[in-house]
Amino acid sequence: MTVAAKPTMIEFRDVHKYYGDYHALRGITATIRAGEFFSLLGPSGCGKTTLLRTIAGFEEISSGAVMIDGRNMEGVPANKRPTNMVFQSYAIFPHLTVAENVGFGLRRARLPKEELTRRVGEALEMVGLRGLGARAAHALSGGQRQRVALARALILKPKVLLLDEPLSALDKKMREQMQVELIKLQRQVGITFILVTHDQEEALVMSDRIAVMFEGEIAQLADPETLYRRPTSRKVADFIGTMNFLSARILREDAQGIEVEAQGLGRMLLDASQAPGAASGTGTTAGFRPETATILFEGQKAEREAMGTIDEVVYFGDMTYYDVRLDGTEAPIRISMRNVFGRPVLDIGARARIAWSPGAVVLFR
Ligand SMILES: Nc1ncnc2c1ncn2[C@@H]1O[C@H](COP(=O)(O)OP(=O)(O)OP(=O)(O)O)[C@@H](O)[C@H]1O
Repeated sequence: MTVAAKPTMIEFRDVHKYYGDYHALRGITATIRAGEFFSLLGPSGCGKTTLLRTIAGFEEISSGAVMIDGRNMEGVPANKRPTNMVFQSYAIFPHLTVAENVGFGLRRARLPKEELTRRVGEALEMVGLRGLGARAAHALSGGQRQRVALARALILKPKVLLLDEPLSALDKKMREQMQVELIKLQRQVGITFILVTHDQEEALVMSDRIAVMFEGEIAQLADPETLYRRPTSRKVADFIGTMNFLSARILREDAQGIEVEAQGLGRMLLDASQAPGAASGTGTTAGFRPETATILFEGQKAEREAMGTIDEVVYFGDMTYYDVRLDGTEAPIRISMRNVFGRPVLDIGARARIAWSPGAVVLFR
């Protein structure tokens, strides 16, 4: 079943949260589907952790409703909710063994010893820690500890697993490895995962859908590709990756599309899907991602070309970023190029011919 066809697991109905005078959640309305890997993404202080905690029952809301699996959670304490949380600082008990840590949440269930052993074994297997049950928890690496915390949450078979920046304490390599493992694990167990992160790359890699939050509101909720290709505002476009912005003017708008003139690029015809945001404020801006344009080398030709001067060159090994000041514009735009062996190197100050594509342009108005 595709995620779109799945039933609703979480529903926020106009959720507001005040801390004293501070309005931390400003009317959140959204649904999260069963079995979905969903991320709350946004800068520090935008309210993503607060929203996650309203699902867990650690935070009372000021107005609105949080529904889980069709039930209004008002007055339902955290320990009676079908959710479990994995924290940023993986709170495992260093003086217990791995198996004791994992079985900790089941201690109240008073299961027969064999069943407990079996369930702990299953949970350890799931997170790739088979055979490590007898190990002292303090003797584990950061990555292994995070797995213990996951196993401890999964053993309770929650309907929803809440993950608050679970990978932020790990180094880059380990984090990337755990990202892939978490995706696999989520597919395997089929539980709804809700991840809080401020790392846009992490959200793009892991999620079925992402809610981008700013200042207590959801700015856009969409799948990763839509967020990246069709951001509805400059703010979202800028938060998810890099986007070049050029001031633009709408010349004509009708059934054929939107005819736009952008500084440095010239005229183009866009279709309505390329202006996904609502009209707001004054002025219009055309945006495109650095990888959707290229620098043309001698002999190369393109349907759409623009001229500029190289302002800066930043070498990244597999890629080089060229900052190019297009003729007739003030601020440079960025173009990223894969470094293919044998390609000539362009220096600062050199004139450059740019190929760009109207299909990659997004309009913000
Ligand atoms: N208990 C509290 N009392 C008062 N203000 C709070 C409380 N908890 C959070 N806030 C404020 O509410 C806002 C949202 O906090 P929240 O922790 O949800 O942000 P966040 O997006 O998760 O940020 P971070 O990534 O830094 O954790 C912040 O401005 C924060 O200072």
